[in-house]
Amino acid sequence: MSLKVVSSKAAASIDQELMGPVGFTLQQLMELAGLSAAEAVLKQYPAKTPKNQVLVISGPGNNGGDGLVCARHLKLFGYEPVVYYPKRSGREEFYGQLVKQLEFFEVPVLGKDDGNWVQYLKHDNTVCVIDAMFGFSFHPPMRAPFDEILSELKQSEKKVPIVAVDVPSGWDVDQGPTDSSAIQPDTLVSLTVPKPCAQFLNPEANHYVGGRFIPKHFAQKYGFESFGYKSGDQILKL
Ligand SMILES: NC(=O)C1=CN([C@@H]2O[C@H](COP(=O)(O)OP(=O)(O)OC[C@H]3O[C@@H](n4cnc5c(N)ncnc54)[C@H](O)[C@@H]3O)[C@@H](O)[C@H]2O)[C@@H](O)CC1
Ligand SMILES: [K+]
Repeated sequence: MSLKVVSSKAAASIDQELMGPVGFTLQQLMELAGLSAAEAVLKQYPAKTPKNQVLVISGPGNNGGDGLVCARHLKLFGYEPVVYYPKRSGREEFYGQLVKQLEFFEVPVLGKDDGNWVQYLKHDNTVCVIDAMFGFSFHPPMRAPFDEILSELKQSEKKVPIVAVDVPSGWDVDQGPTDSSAIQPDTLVSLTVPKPCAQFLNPEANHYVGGRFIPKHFAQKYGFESFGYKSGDQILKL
């Protein structure tokens, strides 16, 4: 069966319509997106004490926000998340609140000067790393400091599985990986509907759809059928 996908342009229109005329707030959608990513981790990489650490790398936009929310849910699910957030969003009021919530949950949030973040890729206790750097608004080429972060992830991807939120960071949203230095996620959690780059995922990789927040008629308007989520699940393995 062929994969249902929408282009980066259509994904941005869906986003604008949901948060415009439909009346959702970004906070609502991001909460469900982050919860979906955490649920995929729970399914795919169950925590087994002491192996329960997850490194979450958050970028400067909304994909990064999904990562911040995901970390909070992971903590509630019994993991020990650590967030690396090297470039904060300009929307400090909103993102500052997400960081404050993480502090409340005693989740460490490392900033750009914390060169130590790499150690979490090397810990035996690390179950996986969440790539919440860039989503559907990314345009190559990658700028600093994310180029170096991706090169670290690439070096460790065989040892520490990468869970990409919505789009594997560095990939062209519509064309997929641009060269052999691109990361290869072990798991992709596509939000709302996969983007075309998902077709280039390694066939052995796990692919989930999450972000269960649209009715059937809205999906059809954008040219795809709703996904068959089971019961109250926030994710569906494709
Ligand atoms: N409707 C949806 O499906 C929802 C989507 N959400 C998330 O929002 C994401 C899209 O968020 P945004 O539009 O904020 O965009 P992104 O988070 O994809 O990235 C935007 C940021 O990346 C920077 N950037 C772009 N290209 C770069 C490059 N080459 N090098 C370095 N930095 C670069 C931009 O300056 C901007 O700060 C989705 O992929 C998804 O993860 C959810 O948060 C909420 C609901
Ligand atoms: K990502």
